[in-house]
Amino acid sequence: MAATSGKIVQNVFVSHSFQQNTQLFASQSQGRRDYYFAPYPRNSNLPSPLGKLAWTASSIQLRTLYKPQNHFTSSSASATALPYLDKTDFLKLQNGSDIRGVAIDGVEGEKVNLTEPVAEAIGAAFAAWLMEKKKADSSQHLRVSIGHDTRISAKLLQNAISRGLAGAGLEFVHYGLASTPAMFNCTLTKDEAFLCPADGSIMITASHLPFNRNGFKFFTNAGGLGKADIKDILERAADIYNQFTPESLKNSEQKALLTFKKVDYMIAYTSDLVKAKPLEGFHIVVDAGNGAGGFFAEKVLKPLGAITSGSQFLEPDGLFPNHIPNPEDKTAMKAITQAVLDNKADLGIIFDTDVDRSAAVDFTGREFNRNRLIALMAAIVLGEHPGTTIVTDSVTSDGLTTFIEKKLGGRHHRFKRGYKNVIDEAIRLNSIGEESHLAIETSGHGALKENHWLDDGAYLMVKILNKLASARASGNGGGSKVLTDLIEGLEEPAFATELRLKINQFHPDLKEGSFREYGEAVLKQLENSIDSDPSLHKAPVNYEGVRVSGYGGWFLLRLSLHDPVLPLNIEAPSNEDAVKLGLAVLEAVKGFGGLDTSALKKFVGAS
Ligand SMILES: O=P(O)(O)OC[C@H]1O[C@H](O)[C@H](O)[C@@H](O)[C@@H]1O
Repeated sequence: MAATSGKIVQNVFVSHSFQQNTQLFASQSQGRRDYYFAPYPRNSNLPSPLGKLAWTASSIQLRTLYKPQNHFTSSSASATALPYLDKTDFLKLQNGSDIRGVAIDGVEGEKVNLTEPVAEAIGAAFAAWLMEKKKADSSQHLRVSIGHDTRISAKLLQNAISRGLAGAGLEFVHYGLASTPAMFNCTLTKDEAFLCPADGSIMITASHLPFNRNGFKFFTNAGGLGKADIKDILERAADIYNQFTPESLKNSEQKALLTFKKVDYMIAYTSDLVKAKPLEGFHIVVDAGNGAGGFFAEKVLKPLGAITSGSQFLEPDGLFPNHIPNPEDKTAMKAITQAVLDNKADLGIIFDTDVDRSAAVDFTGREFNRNRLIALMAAIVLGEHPGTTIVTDSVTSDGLTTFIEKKLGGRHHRFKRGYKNVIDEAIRLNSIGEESHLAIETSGHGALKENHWLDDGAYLMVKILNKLASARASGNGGGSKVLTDLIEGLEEPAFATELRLKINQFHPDLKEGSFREYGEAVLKQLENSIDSDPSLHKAPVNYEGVRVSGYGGWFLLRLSLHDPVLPLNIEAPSNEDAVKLGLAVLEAVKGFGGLDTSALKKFVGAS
């Protein structure tokens, strides 16, 4: 085998033993990677091969991968004769609306069928097809752009297809490494600086297929070509291929050299991307409660295109003159709800002071906080990760469990209160093989696995906004009704309350003990009394405090994470049922003089 005519540049970063006497080199120079063969033994300056003998060579492949001396030199131009290929051989390259074939030898049983001459014929066939479509003649020099993915056969196929286009009288522009959507986009971009719009474009890719395959996708400003067009192109290519002569190949090679142009279109494409406004037309009001969340309106929503007028309390003010920034606070939720209704906004967003908690309000003024926020996030996350476990805090409702498990097909793991607790639990579950993607509290704290378990109220809202934008993009209406619909079927109790029963740390009953020990004793007593009440049932699985169901509802009495307080959550189908549950608790704890039960007494007496 003759030595490669390509220069072995420095910085060789990988090499594979190729055949007994040859080696495939990958080299990098000024941001470009090139692949080519060199005779073995290798140049002593080069590092040892990293791979073991991996591929076997065929003559076609050697020709195909040879780095030609000249940019457009056709390896086949000098070949004596091309093998005859009929229409069927070409049609075998059709894969729906793409062309796909084997471009590199080396995988057993997969013979190269996407050779340079075949690619050149396809280029010429696309040119003929395009001229017919655009009703153009060769004097109009239609322009075709060519991009490719990272496959090692990309450059040679690119050059071959360019020769085909040039031979047919078309102009072509190389984009180099590009993405498929960018290749469609360039047929729409109006910018001569980027030689746009292209009349047609070609993406050289075989998508996710193995390294040895490659192929072509074609676009015009009407979109990607369909199956019938691809068949047409391949049939034309077969005819063109069989009419190739050494002269015709030489001719297209020379034309290619003359018309060669190159632009970095990805610059134009990416600047278009950042101009995309996924929230354009959505009216979203933010209530930062004078905490740190004001940035969300200015720095997140506006650049994404949303209208944010009517947003309130964005200016930091540590005295919180308007309301406490807290999505669990009734006054705060009322304020954002009112802002949504007054402004006829699509959505309201509220943050706590340091933006690690959040809640939303739909266009009708319905709050997405507490269980509803969890249900909404669970619906979004389970849509992306079917069957995943949702870890929540302990005060979540029974209706939420039913919703997550029966409607969404996930698992609800009701754990302890405390955002750190739920996050750590989700991480633990993943570590023992139970997949969990969301850890979230009724407080509005929430963390996603995809976001490195960062406890981030703003990220939760971004997930919700994504849902809004993608629903509109896929034609499922605008506005926040799509969110409301996501939690349809969530059963909500008619009555829900949280009472916080204080432990008087200076009460003689506590003696020398801590308020925690005292609280534990209260809980123990409650547990014992439940056992003797046939209308009450302890939750079979419970990680915190005493959770009991009865009278169609439930209650949970537990120790606060921080304070000398026993928070009591009650949910029931009616006030009366809630009072019955409250009375059961009151009865059980009445002997504890150090526990301030006035809130509970008021609740059961006043109701
Ligand atoms: O136990 P509690 O007093 O009800 O407080 C519980 C709450 O404390 C803090 O606010 C944490 O940030 C929350 O994650 C937690 O839910």
